Amino acid sequence: MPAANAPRKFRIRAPCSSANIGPGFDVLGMSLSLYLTLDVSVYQEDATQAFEMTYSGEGATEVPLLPEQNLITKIALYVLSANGISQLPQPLKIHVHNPIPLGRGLGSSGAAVVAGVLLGDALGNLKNSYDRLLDYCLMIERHPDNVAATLLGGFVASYLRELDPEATKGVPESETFLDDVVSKTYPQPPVGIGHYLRLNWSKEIKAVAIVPNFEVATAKARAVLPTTYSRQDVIYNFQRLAVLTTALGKSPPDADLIYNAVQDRIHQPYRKTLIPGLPEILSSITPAKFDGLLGIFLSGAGPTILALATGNFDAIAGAAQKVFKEHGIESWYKVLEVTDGGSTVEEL
Ligand SMILES: Nc1ncnc2c1ncn2[C@@H]1O[C@H](COP(=O)(O)OP(=O)(O)OP(=O)(O)O)[C@@H](O)[C@H]1O
Ligand SMILES: N[C@@H](CCO)C(=O)O
Repeated sequence: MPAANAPRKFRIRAPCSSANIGPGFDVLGMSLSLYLTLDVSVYQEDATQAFEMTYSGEGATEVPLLPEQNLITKIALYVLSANGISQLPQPLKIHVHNPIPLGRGLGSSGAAVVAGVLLGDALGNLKNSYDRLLDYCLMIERHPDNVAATLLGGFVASYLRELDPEATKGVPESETFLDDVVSKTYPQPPVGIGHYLRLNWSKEIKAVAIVPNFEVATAKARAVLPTTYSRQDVIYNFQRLAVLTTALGKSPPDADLIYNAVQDRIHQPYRKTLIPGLPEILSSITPAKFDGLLGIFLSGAGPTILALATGNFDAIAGAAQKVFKEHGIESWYKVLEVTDGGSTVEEL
């Protein structure tokens, strides 16, 4: 039995994610085995400081640690405010450990959003369902692919419900949503914004993430995309997307089917201007040259490259790293698993 004055301690874990998976722009996402972790202690009485946040890992030198500035605590404040609670409980200590590189296409912001929503829910003892938590996430990151995969886990297809203009009256755009969070009162998000389906994933398929050492902000990578597309290009992506959703759950995986199904004409061709070496990497690393390779594409908004493969991971990653190097870019890689589960809150 914990002592009467013992702090309440809990741990939040949120996996990183890769979105799009080739043709599924803003539709497909998968959670990967690299976890943002929050260790939270809520004290009953006296502590030296009312609020203390410490941080280790990726972003340690740049992420602000004040509650009204840090993305995770701002989101927790939003969730609490929407439920009639105006501040974080105090004294409160949070240690963040983040192995997810920022701005690289591995859903660092999606993991921070989900962790923040779970933090607000846990601190307010709100006990929202995961479906309802997704509504909160989608008020902040308004494309569902990363947050749905991170929250729910696995290989996930999702779409957003068209929002009733009445229900969103006075709700700011996502960029300004969290501005001045401490002094605002937020409405509850509309119910059932996000719809999703967890798709089968064949366990023998691993994800090799090749991460170059420069950032591409998602907002910038979205700004280079056209506002309209030709019928030909839309059909090209629809055809591949429909096949891909099932092909990645089949065992043994069919390399020829998957490699062709991850081709895309909606986002990658436009993002090559932001990612030196992208066209060479995508065209030169093929199943014909690398046994075990199933498909290769930009992870989320980039610049990380994701290769799906059943083996030969070092050779595949090495080939992509070589192209980056020819463009003067250093990189690292990691072989990741698609996780079964999503984000969790564990009372300690
Ligand atoms: N752990 C974190 N704590 C606080 N802020 C974070 C954290 N992780 C990400 N962020 C914020 O999110 C920004 C990165 O988000 P962005 O959407 O540009 O890239 P990404 O999520 O890593 O990539 P993608 O959306 O393509 O998968 C960071 O610059 C930072 O402002
Ligand atoms: N679908 C999003 C994922 C990145 O957050 C994009 O490609 O812009």
